[in-house]
Amino acid sequence: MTTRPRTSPARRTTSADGREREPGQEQGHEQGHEHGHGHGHEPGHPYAIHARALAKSYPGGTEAVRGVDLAVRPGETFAFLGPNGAGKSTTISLLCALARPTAGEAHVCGADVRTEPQRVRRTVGLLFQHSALDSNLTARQNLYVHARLYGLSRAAAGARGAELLALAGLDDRQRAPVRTLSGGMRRRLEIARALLHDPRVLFLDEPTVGLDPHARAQIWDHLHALRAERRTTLFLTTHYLEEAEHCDRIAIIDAGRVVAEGPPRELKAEIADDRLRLRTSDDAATAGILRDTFGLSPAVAGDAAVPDEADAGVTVRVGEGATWIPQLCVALAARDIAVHAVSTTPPTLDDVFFHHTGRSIRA
Ligand SMILES: Nc1ncnc2c1ncn2[C@@H]1O[C@H](COP(=O)(O)OP(=O)(O)OP(=O)(O)O)[C@@H](O)[C@H]1O
Repeated sequence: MTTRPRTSPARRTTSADGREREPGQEQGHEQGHEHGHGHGHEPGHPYAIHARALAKSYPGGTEAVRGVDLAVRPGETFAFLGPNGAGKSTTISLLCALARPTAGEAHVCGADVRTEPQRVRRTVGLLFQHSALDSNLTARQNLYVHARLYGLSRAAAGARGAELLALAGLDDRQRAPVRTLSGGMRRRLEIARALLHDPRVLFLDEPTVGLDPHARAQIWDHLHALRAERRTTLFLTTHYLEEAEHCDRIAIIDAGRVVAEGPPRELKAEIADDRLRLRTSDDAATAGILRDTFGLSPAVAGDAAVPDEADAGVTVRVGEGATWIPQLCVALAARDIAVHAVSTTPPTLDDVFFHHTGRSIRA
């Protein structure tokens, strides 16, 4: 085993012709299921989001999205995980019909993003990376104004606003000017705003960016409640690996391509790479033995290429890490190297990213 990325494809990768097995097909999610607040999907459109070979090049030649396939079922929480500039926001813009694809196709609840942009926009709610609230209006006024812009009557706008403020846990702050709300409260209000027209699919571009851990946890409670109570399909982007763990399925995107797609647990199980870390009396000599005797590719503390791995000691990625410990200890003892500590850690989503791209998502 080595630390080099394997050449085996992701279980459901984006293929060049976009004609492989549907991602998520094996999930056994219900199709066309009526639920809660009338979020049923039209028969014949089993996917909330469906994209084939979707691509977007910007003027100047940046190929931001390079042939992405997606199949998201109604009611799923789906995350797009990837480093800065991977193409996450651009994909959201394409799926919300805010930007035009240069190739490929996409449908949201059956509406074609190229030929039915208005229908797509009525179907989706969007939480932008940057706030779109009026900070001088109260929480309630923000919702009311936008509900009126969506064409709701005064009575309906008031009632809808009250319902969504309650859902966001903001009833007691409804008369507070937005500028006095915390970052997390504002984000929940923005989510409420994005839900005013009762969208079936909610896109969230970095919903927790810039928030402290407590506020991030509250946003996730709120999103889980949305999923449970309204069965809203949630499609979100994030850089936070631990947040992707909350999702039913994730796609890892790198340089405009999906490199891995599936439920987080399965993606991690698939790569079967544990991190085995040793702290010894001579880490440099240990790394040499791991390399020369066992054919492993160790990272040593201070190794800039793999910053995550090198906090302390020597780290290697191996299948079934625990089974390596006895033979490594014997080999090191034979060279008079004392082993102070050994630990093994199961794969993370960053390891999944590393496995498919050869680098850390954080690098
Ligand atoms: N309007 C634009 N014009 C030209 N290039 C753009 C435009 N928007 C994005 N890009 C480029 O397209 C690529 C993908 O950008 P995008 O914003 O989709 O990535 P991202 O994964 O959302 O990144 P981040 O996590 O930083 O938000 C980047 O190289 C970016 O510089």
